[in-house]
Amino acid sequence: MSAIPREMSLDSTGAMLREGYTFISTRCERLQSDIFETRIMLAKAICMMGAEAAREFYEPDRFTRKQALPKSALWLLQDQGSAQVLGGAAHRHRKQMFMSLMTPASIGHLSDLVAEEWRSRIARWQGRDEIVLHQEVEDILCRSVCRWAGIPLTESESPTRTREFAAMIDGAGAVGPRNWRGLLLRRRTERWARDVVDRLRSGETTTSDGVAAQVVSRHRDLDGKLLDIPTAAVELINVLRPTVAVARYITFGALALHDHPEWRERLQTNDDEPLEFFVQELRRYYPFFPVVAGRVLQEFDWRGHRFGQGQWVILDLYGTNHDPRSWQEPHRFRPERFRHWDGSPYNFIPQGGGDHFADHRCAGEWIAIELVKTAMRLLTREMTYRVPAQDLRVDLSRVPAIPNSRFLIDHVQGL
Ligand code: HEM
Repeated sequence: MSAIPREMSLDSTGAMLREGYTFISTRCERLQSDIFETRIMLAKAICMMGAEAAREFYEPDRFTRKQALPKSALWLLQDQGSAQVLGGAAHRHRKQMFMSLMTPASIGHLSDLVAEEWRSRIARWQGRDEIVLHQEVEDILCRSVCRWAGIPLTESESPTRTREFAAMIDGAGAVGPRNWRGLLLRRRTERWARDVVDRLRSGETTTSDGVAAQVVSRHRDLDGKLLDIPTAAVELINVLRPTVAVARYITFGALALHDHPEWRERLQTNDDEPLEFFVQELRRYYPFFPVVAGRVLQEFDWRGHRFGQGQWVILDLYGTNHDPRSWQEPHRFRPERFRHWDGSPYNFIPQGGGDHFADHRCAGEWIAIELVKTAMRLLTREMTYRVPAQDLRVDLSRVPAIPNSRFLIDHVQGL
């Protein structure tokens, strides 16, 4: 067995926080290796990147996500008790619950609700001086996904729920006040979601068949028992919160349209092929989830290195999506590259890799793709707007990243 190249510093936590999305890939380049060992929060960690590393990482049942993330991040993301921290048959069974919501008809319905909500806002935006697109889109997605899930929000509770989901998303990659705010607001969402499940189970409220709130509150684990109420609430939040998070890709989409106006013209036609390429390139190019982490369940060897049981491994998603071995000129935004993409589940992994059903790959990837497409159609085909002077820089040390100004628009006109 050969030794894994080692990062020289005693502990890399500070560097990781300072460098954010590029922390792993810069070191891999410097060490001329897809893998290196370091210490993060004083614990030994193996960092990896690239399609081959992703293939190892997504070998079914090789890793667990248990104790792989700092608790402060886990609580704001999938949380304890969720599908993500399950393994083997229990994971696949719970994952099926999420995947049953991902039929084309169901995703199409969510898209229609988003488009309807968005169109109703265009009229309101027309009369306003300046709109913060990112905040508006978060609110549109929050209202739409709650309606789709069978829990329509009243006018007065919708801003509260949006604020809570947004704080969880924004706080997940942070240390300190941004994270604490997310944790504080999450407590309120949890109380609300538990109440939703409780009322559905008691028959106090009803929904139509097959909607997310009903599916989650009626789901039984492999032992035949209903999920306990806190776990059902966590899983309901795991449908709603990440759908609101799609706003980040939509905001990056608006930025890409601004920076590459030739693509606005291409997307204005009714041909959906350029739209497909544009949305995939958005998810490849812009930073969102930097990494995923796991702990080795069963010892294995890769490239002459031994991975012992319990070993902490961090896979670089952003770096893999920008790996020059898979992507020519990876730091250029070139949607047409997707015409020749080989479709590998390991070289393009903005929402994780492997198989949606058998592995931990994101359950909501098809929702994300469809909603970003819907939003790009709306931005290019159903409205015009001006992009005033603002700070559009994207700081790669801030996780999750977002244009500094959150993308301001004005002079909105419906078409
Ligand atoms: C906004 C865009 C999104 C991004 C960037 C994203 C990213 C991710 C990532 C990186 C993972 C972890 C993969 C792993 O552990 O290997 C994940 C898991 C997951 N995501 Fe997403 N996600 C998004 C949207 C969604 C949506 C819309 C939903 C549901 C409606 C969703 C539900 C889930 C669930 C349930 C898991 C756990 C899957 C499992 O452990 O098997 N996500 N997501």
